[in-house]
Amino acid sequence: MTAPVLETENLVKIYGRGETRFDALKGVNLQINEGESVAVVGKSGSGKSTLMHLLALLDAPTHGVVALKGQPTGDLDAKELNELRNSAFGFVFQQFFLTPNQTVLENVTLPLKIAGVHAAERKRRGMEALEQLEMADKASNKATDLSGGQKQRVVIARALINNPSVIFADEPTGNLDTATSDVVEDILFGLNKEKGITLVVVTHDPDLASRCSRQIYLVDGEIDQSASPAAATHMFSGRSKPGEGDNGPVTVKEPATGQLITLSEADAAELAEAARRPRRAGRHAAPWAEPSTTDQQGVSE
Ligand SMILES: Nc1ncnc2c1ncn2[C@@H]1O[C@H](COP(=O)(O)OP(=O)(O)OP(=O)(O)O)[C@@H](O)[C@H]1O
Repeated sequence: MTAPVLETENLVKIYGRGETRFDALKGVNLQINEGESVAVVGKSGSGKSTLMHLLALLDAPTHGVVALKGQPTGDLDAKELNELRNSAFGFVFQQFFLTPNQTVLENVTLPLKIAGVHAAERKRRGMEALEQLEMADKASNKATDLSGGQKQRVVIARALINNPSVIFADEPTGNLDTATSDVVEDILFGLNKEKGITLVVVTHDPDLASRCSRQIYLVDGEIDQSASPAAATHMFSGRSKPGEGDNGPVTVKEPATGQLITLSEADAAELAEAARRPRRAGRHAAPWAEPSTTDQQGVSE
């Protein structure tokens, strides 16, 4: 049985008040199962980043519930939220959020430092993560002395260091050229497939969205149900719907036509795999990002 790793109930986010009030999320109910890869898509301003920030416990909802592995998070204090985020989540953002004057290894091991892991263990696990991303030879480099693709691999190594249940990726390839985007996507989807890490990806890139096993379409702060297949579990129940589950039918968007079709889980996986190749004409090419000058690290603050 596939268990929900993240669930929301009637999630509402209101920014401002009075005349400046803006209802960014208007009652979002969703479940994301362990091992899924979910794309959050929609027009600019539809609420994608707001939803991701709430799911990642980086911001609190105005109303509603976010539950992680069945546990509602609303009553947790700031310290508990920090610890939970640091241990359960990894973050891969377009802007990298690497600390420029620290080494690659120091950047990668920051979540362990926050968690109070001692230096020798940090180094061991940091080198292990860098080896997975084929970046071990750059461990002593300053984070600024890397190409865009290398920076994003360092960011992924940092996201992996605590063996997260979920990686949140906000436009993870937005600053990369097409070839490098493909490499970074392959790494992320490889982690999803091989380690079962759940992926939640916010993107404007239809090709990246189509590589995910499910797409959630947001329109003006609400899920467009007709275009967003539901997860195969009931809210907070941990049980599969009748006829669904590990081997049951799943509804997916057919990449070529955009039509929703219902397939066996195996066929849906095959379709998702087929959608990956041949690779995609028309993706925008972006220049390498300039080295970040921020000392934000995007991990637990
Ligand atoms: N801190 C804030 N204060 C007021 N309004 C906000 C705030 N953050 C977001 N909003 C508004 O909420 C709406 C949703 O914003 P959000 O960033 O979630 O959209 P998005 O779908 O991620 O957009 P984009 O694709 O352009 O990044 C927008 O209209 C935005 O202006």
